[in-house]
Amino acid sequence: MHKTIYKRRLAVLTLGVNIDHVATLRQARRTVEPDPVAAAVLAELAGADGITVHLREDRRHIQDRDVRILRQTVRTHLNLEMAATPEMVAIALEIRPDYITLVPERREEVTTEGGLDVAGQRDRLGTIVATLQGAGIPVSLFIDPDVPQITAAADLGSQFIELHTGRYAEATTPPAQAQELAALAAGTNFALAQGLRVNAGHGLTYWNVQPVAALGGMEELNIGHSIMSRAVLVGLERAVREMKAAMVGLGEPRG
Ligand SMILES: CC(=O)[C@@H](O)[C@H](O)COP(=O)(O)O
Ligand SMILES: NCC(=O)COP(=O)(O)O
Repeated sequence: MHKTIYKRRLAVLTLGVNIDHVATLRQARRTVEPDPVAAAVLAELAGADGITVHLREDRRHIQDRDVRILRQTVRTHLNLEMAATPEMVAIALEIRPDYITLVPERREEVTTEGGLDVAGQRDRLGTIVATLQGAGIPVSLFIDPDVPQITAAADLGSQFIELHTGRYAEATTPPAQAQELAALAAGTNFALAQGLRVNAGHGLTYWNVQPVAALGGMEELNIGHSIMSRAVLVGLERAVREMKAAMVGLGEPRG
């Protein structure tokens, strides 16, 4: 059953757990364990409000098989991150996740390096947004908190944006971090004024998440690498619970 969870505004900031790097460990041996499908079950039992997976063109971690099974087993909501390509649009239309997030992708990147350039490819992305939302699949655009990008996302009619928190996460001094946090706050407020719904993610950790979570106006934080890094040491259920606590400023994050 495809939940239409995104037809209602959520009052509480939710956590989307990105399970990509469970699959990274499995793909290290090209074997069958650990299974991201099992990880999603445990993450949801621990309080995850959604499951996020990035089906990369190079299939370096999440596989098509994972997404197909997750569509049947995820009980919260399934967010499929994907490049804006015909292959991925066809997969999204077939599998029908609860929503999709269009992200930039380069084969040689270690991880996502920046936000999608929506302003520079309005026609191409507009067609994809119309196709997917026309099929009943809400679209989120993964963009930097920049006014031209937010404006372009609103112009294309995307229901959501996901603000890229990488510049904030990579800031190395308190003034730089404060500046990037202010940009996220301004971007959120501007996006809401355009009628967009706002998520955020990338590079968020137990130590930097709370100021972002406290901004207000956002609906969901998508967090993966930091949760999986802790999970390999203390277990996934505890890692998810501790991230939920960290988002509301509870509990002492333990490295
Ligand atoms: C878009 C984003 O920031 C992440 O959700 C993305 O999944 C990063 O790619 P990897 O998971 O391959 O690091
Ligand atoms: N879109 C961000 C995401 O899903 C997880 O990013 P990260 O926490 O793995 O950096």
